[in-house]
Amino acid sequence: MLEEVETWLRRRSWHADRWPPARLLAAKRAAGAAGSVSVVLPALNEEATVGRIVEAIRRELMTEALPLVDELVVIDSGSTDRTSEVAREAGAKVTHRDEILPRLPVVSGKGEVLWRSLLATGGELVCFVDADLREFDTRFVTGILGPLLTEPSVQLVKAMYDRPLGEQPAGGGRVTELVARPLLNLHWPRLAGFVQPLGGEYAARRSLLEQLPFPVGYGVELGLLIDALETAGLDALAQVDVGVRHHRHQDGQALGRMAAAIYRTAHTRLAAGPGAAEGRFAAASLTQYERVDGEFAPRTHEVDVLERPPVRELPEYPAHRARRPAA
Ligand SMILES: O=c1ccn([C@@H]2O[C@H](COP(=O)(O)OP(=O)(O)O)[C@@H](O)[C@H]2O)c(=O)[nH]1
Ligand SMILES: O=C(O)[C@@H](COP(=O)(O)O)O[C@H]1O[C@H](CO)[C@@H](O)[C@H](O)[C@H]1O
Repeated sequence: MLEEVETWLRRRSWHADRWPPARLLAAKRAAGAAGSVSVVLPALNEEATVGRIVEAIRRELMTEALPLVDELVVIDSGSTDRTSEVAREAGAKVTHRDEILPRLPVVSGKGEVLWRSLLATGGELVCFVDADLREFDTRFVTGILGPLLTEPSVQLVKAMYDRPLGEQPAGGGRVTELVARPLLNLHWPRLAGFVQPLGGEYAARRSLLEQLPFPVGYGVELGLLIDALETAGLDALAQVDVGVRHHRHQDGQALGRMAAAIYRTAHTRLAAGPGAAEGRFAAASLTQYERVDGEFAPRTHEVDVLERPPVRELPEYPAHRARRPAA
């Protein structure tokens, strides 16, 4: 792991408990307009879960005692179920993707609706929260807002959490572990400190988000993270431990399509970004994370890079072939 990342983990990796409601409220008031908060839930057929998430945010973070969130918007991503009705009944403002920037025909994808959400919200701080979360805790929102309200130099904050898979206590984040983490460690080792680089709960300053391209599909999280690094620098990024994330899991075929979108997003940045000339193959180690005594502990493994040459290039090979004529 780069020394810069070790330093970053000490400086920019926190726990949500650092920001109790009273501290957040005081910071929001001191920030004035710069502390205005929009929470966005991208939702495609999430009628089963979107209502409880909306109710929890309204009940705990949009009250007279704690008016932390100024607007809560569900962006309907072309649902065919009752997502919009359920979200509206729970108290969210609901905007259909077709209503936003109608001159530009919509395409399907999560990134498409996150991008359009910037034209349907007004907060200077924008929080993205998936709408398929189960056992949602509003700490997911307070945790990612904390650094943005109290650390002026921070511009984007990712939630980090344990990721159970169904009844298993771990194993979730399959595309993270099999695709995104290796890609980032090998090509963008400065981002190796992120425990959940693909996590769907993150917040950022609008002033940063409005400068960044949004991959229209599932490449959006990887693209935004890489581009935020290039645009704002590592010290402007942070992560906050918010506990455990339970969500609906897609099947392997769906995750294969997700992985392809993520790889393609990385590839376009490999080809174009700084360091493209030397192929950006900058590192040969992989850092993974496990909970130890309640904290995420990094575990770095060397990635073998040695390749043996074609055997016909070996001086011993002709003699070998002479001894062993083809059968
Ligand atoms: O075309 C899409 C795909 C996904 N989503 C939403 O984006 C979030 C994350 O998507 P998903 O749960 O499919 O991803 P996973 O968590 O399984 O990786 C969820 O709220 C989805 O409803 C969306 O709005 N439009
Ligand atoms: O992290 C991952 O590997 C994937 C799949 O998670 P699971 O293996 O179903 O727990 O989930 C994330 O990836 C998507 C692409 O970035 C995000 O859009 C989702 O919000 C996030 O849940």
